[in-house]
Amino acid sequence: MMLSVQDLRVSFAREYGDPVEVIHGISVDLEKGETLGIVGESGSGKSVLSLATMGLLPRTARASGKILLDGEDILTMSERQLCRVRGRKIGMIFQEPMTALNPSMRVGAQIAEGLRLNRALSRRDARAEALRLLEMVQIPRAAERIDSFPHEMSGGQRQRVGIAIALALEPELLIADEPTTALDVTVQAEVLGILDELVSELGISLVLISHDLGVIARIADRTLVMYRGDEMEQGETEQVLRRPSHEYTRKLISALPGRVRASLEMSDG
Ligand SMILES: Nc1ncnc2c1ncn2[C@@H]1O[C@H](COP(=O)(O)OP(=O)(O)OP(=O)(O)O)[C@@H](O)[C@H]1O
Repeated sequence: MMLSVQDLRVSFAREYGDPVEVIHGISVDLEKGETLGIVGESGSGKSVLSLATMGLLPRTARASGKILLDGEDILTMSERQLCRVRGRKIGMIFQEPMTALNPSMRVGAQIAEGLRLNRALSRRDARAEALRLLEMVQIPRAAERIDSFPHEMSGGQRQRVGIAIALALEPELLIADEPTTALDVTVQAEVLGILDELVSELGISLVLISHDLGVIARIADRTLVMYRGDEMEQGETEQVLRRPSHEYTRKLISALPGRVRASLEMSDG
C-alpha cells in the first residue's frame, strides 16, 4: 500500500473556546500506481487532508489517527524526516502554477535547480534532464521553451512546467490540489490527459483533489466523496458514478453538465 490514511481527525486550536474539528475520522487507501480522486465542495476538508499527508499542517492543527506512507507514519515524523519525504517521495502540484514558479527564473533553470539539489546532477546533466522532462509533459518546441520565463508561457504550459518540477524528484506519490481549476476547459482536459498518461507510464500513485466531480471522473480509479470533514462514500469511480450510495453524491452528479454526464455514462443522479 502506497498510502493508508486511518481514522484521521484534524482539529484547529482557537484563541477563544475549544478546538474545532474539521476532519472527523477519514480512512482511505491508495495502491501503488493508482489514482485516488477526492471530491467535495469548498470547506469539505480536501486541502487539510492533503496538507496533513504532506506533513504541512499549521502549528495550530492537531491530528490523530495514522497517515502511513510506505508503512511509515507521517504524523509521527520529525521535521527532518518530513523534509526527506517531501524531497524524495511526495511531489506536489498546485492550483495556480505561477505561485509555485519563480517569476524571474527561466523555467529550465527552475527544473534543473531541483535536480542539482536533490539528485546531485551536474549543470549539464540537469539541463538535459530538464529538457527531457519538458518533453515528457508535452511542451511544444521544448528545446526553445526551456529558456522562457514563466510569464512568457500560457497557463496550461505553466501547469505542465509545474508537473515537470514535481516529477523531477522522481516521487512515488503525487498530490495535485485543484491542478486544473485555474485553466479553461480544453486546456484542463489536456493537462489531465498528460497527468493521467504520466502516472501510468511512471507507475506513480496520484491523489487528485477537486471540487469538480467531472475532473475526478476522468482519471481517478477510486473516488472519495467528502462533505464537511466526513466521508460520504468511497469506491471504484465507476461504481460511485453509476450507483452512488449517498444523496450528496447524487447531487454532485446531477450538477454536472449534461454532456459531461453523457461522456462518462453516468447515472442520471
Ligand atoms: N489554518 C486553519 N485554521 C483554522 N481552520 C482551518 C484552517 N485551514 C482550514 N480550516 C478549516 O477547515 C475546514 C476545511 O477546509 P479545507 O480548506 O480543507 O476545505 P476544502 O475542501 O479544501 O475547500 P476549498 O475547496 O475551498 O479549498 C474549513 O472549515 C476551514 O475553515
